[in-house]
Amino acid sequence: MKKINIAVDGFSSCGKSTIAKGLAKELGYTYIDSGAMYRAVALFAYRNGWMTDTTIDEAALQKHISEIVISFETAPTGQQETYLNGENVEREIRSLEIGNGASRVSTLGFVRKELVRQQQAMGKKKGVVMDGRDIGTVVFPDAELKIFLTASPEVRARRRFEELQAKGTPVSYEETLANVIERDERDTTRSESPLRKAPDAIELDNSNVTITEQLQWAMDMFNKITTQHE
Ligand SMILES: Nc1ncnc2c1ncn2[C@@H]1O[C@H](COP(=O)(O)OP(=O)(O)O)[C@@H](O)[C@H]1O
Ligand SMILES: Nc1ccn([C@@H]2O[C@H](COP(=O)(O)OP(=O)(O)O)[C@@H](O)[C@H]2O)c(=O)n1
Repeated sequence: MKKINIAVDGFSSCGKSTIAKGLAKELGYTYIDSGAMYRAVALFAYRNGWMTDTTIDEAALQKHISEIVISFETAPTGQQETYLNGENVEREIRSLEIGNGASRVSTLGFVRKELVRQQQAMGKKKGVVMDGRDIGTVVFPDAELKIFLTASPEVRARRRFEELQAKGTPVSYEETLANVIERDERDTTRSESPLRKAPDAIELDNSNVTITEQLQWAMDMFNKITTQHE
């Protein structure tokens, strides 16, 4: 069957990567975590001293943006891991600090331009499931299937908090909720590619939907769309 591209967008911590990875596994497609790419840029900027919790040296980051090479590799556990210039940074990029840094660097036009260029190249041959904020609107506006996920901020913060706790990261639920709310606000109000539901995206509020049910729902949507395209 002819492969398609699938865009999964939505708010922070609502299950985008869970549904995207599930679809990729079922379909034999490639999963790409575009958020990990923004997180890697933030880590790069922090490490080089071009970013603090309150400032960004935009000129320095812009000058060095082409030195950032981001790739993904599958670990023996089957987990996909993010590499920054050849170094496995998967664990480091998942902190709340780097999540917030990602949301801050993602407001910069030159950062988005470079990452969107790389993401579009990854989707050229189709067969890609990519999750993020602007996949259905900017990266793959022609994606045959677009999913937009939502859930209440409290539900999302609880999920992320439990995930970080399981990894042994010392955070509180309140900090996690504040991080989710701050990023939602910045991601939806920035001038460069703000988080929006594409007009042709199918929305799912998964506040009361299990992981198994949401994957089944997504597979049903995939089957419906691909039958229409045949
Ligand atoms: N429908 C769901 N119900 C409960 N927990 C979920 C659901 N979908 C995802 N999760 C969990 O929520 C957390 C965040 O999911 P993730 O896919 O990483 O979100 P995102 O990619 O949107 O940030 C993970 O721990 C994941 O297992
Ligand atoms: N396509 C994308 C993906 C992420 N991002 C930014 O990167 C940040 C981190 O994205 P993420 O997908 O890893 O975040 P979570 O939803 O996993 O918490 C977001 O808060 C966005 O600001 C973006 O602007 N565009």
